[in-house]
Amino acid sequence: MPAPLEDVADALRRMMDLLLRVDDDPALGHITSELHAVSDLLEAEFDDERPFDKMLHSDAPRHDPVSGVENAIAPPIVVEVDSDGTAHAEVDFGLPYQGPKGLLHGGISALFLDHVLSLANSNNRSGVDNGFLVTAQLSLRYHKPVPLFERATVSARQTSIDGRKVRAAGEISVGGEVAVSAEGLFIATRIRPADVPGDKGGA
Ligand SMILES: CCCCCCCCCC(=O)SCCNC(=O)CCNC(=O)[C@H](O)C(C)(C)COP(=O)(O)OP(=O)(O)OC[C@H]1O[C@@H](n2cnc3c(N)ncnc32)[C@H](O)[C@@H]1OP(=O)(O)O
Repeated sequence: MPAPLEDVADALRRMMDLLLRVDDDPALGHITSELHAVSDLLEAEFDDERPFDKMLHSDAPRHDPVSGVENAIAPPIVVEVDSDGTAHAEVDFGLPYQGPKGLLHGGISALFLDHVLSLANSNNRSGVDNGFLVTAQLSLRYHKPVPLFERATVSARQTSIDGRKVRAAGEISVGGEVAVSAEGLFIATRIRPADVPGDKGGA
């Protein structure tokens, strides 16, 4: 059963999508007031948490903009990792991710590939120094546009480990054809998960 915060994020996702479908209209003034009233309530009742701490210390990240179930910006995707280490997720991109008319924004492709490449590496890090893996280089090739409202698959696999340097490659495919391909270099930082008070590890 979804947690209340997941439900709220889901409601917000629905609203963001609807707002991209309406025309500019003075009647929207009343919606603005209602939204501010909800935000005022949230600010008054729940604004005392330190959000960075919450993100760092959760067992499973729930706030990132790709798979974060509590982040309305995220669709969110569910990334599965196979026994061979391939990470993959399926997603139907909607209007909030539009770039050219009816097509996925290229920067959003980069965001999703960065995330899934990163997870392919995080789940295969034996032999890698025990620091956070961060993206040092991400190279993309846009072969075909990614249409909105069609099932896209984002997949990635680790390609090499060389000390602190870990590489991965992946792609976004639609209808079995590669639309965007990516290669990434990730580097284990000198900051180790154990150096972050209370942290349980992670990417
Ligand atoms: C589910 C929840 C979350 C899931 C994960 C989502 C995360 C998605 C991934 C991200 O978005 S991470 C955030 C974006 N990335 C960053 O903010 C990284 C910013 N850059 C850095 O912090 C540093 O530049 C970096 C740690 C990458 C490297 O700094 P260092 O001082 O540790 O590197 P150093 O100079 O010691 O170099 C180590 C090796 O890497 C090489 N290197 C460093 N930076 C490089 C680079 N940018 N390109 C190519 N090679 C690089 C360097 O040449 C050297 O090679 P050798 O060992 O062969 O000599």
